[in-house]
Amino acid sequence: MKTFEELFAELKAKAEQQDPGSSTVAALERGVHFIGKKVVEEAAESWMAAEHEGPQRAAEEISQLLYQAQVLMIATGLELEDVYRHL
Ligand SMILES: N=c1c2ncn([C@@H]3O[C@H](COP(=O)(O)OP(=O)(O)OP(=O)(O)O)[C@@H](O)[C@H]3O)c2ncn1[C@@H]1O[C@H](COP(=O)(O)O)[C@@H](O)[C@H]1O
Repeated sequence: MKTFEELFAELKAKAEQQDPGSSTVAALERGVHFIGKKVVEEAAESWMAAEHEGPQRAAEEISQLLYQAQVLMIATGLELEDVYRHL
């Protein structure tokens, strides 16, 4: 199990090191348009799971949504603080 902050630090490190086996690095290479579509896809899947598939499936889809949101943040050059200050 990892926290939101731990995942962000892990993804940033993989991006900085250009980890060749990382799906995050591959997504970053494809760019903001590709990642943005993933955010929308996972948001829709989270909604559908919450409405029709139950809490456990919703938790799985929401974890993917949080992951894709973090990849979009890294692609945009944002830090956690840049987002947190709007919460
Ligand atoms: N949490 C995630 C995570 N969630 C989703 N994904 C990626 O996003 C893809 C999901 O895209 P798809 O829409 O194709 O998903 P799907 O297979 O259709 O699944 P569903 O959405 O239908 O359930 C997966 O294939 C993964 O590549 C993730 N990739 C990585 N992580 C975390 O990020 C860390 C670093 O990963 P790497 O960069 O791959 O080393 C990992 O240790 C994980 O903790």
